[in-house]
Amino acid sequence: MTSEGNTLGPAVVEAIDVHHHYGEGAQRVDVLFDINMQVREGELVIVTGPSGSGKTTLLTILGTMRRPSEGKLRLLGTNVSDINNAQLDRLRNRVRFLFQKRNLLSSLTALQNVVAGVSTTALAHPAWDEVRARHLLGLLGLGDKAESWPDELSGGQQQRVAIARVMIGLPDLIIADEPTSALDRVAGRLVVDQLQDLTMRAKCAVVLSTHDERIFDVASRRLHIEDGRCFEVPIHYH
Ligand SMILES: Nc1ncnc2c1ncn2[C@@H]1O[C@H](COP(=O)(O)OP(=O)(O)OP(=O)(O)O)[C@@H](O)[C@H]1O
Repeated sequence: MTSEGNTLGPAVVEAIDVHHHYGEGAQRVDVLFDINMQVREGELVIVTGPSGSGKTTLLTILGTMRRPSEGKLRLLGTNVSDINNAQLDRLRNRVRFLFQKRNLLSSLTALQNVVAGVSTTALAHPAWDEVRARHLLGLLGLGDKAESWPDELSGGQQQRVAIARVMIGLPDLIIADEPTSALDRVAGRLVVDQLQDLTMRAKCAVVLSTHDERIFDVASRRLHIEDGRCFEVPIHYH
């Protein structure tokens, strides 16, 4: 895949000749064929496609939650199939996930949820982590919700807490699977604007699946999956 401009950094994640199927024998379902793609530092790539086309499957492979049936995944320059589990855990620590909902632990306050996102390889500085978590909640308009429990927050507020939790981990790659689908237009917009801001300021890469055309404008590129094949399509700004 081509990438626009010369200002983008190195590839954060690359899929090379990836093929994926579920099940075996008569139960086998082939979902992805010959996927070759890369996402670079500073890019926000949107993945679209009909329901059941394989978006979540691709995202879980890119995030190393699932091994592809065939082909290679390179994350931060490392071929994932060449490393042991301890090395893979360290690499996974550079990736954060954002799902449609249920991103928060219900037994932790908003603040505690954000602190839980601190990288596990970072040195422990609990007081400093809390200061950073409060700062991020403030940036996201939730400064007065730090002590709230998740079920006291709206869906949009919960998703913003989840973004703060992603941000505090300073990830290199964010995998967001339909992060706005449970939100109204305004709340959804806030979430994708924050993700776009993160790619530009923190130079991370974001891969985001969505059915929502209204948020396509935040993308650097759009990949579409149809019949198991992935191709790049131009973005039409509204
Ligand atoms: N664990 C699994 N075992 C067997 N089949 C699966 C499994 N997970 C997904 N599938 C099948 O793989 C195909 C792709 O599923 P996937 O969830 O990746 O699609 P999607 O594009 O994310 O769909 P949606 O937009 O509805 O979320 C579907 O046919 C689905 O039924």
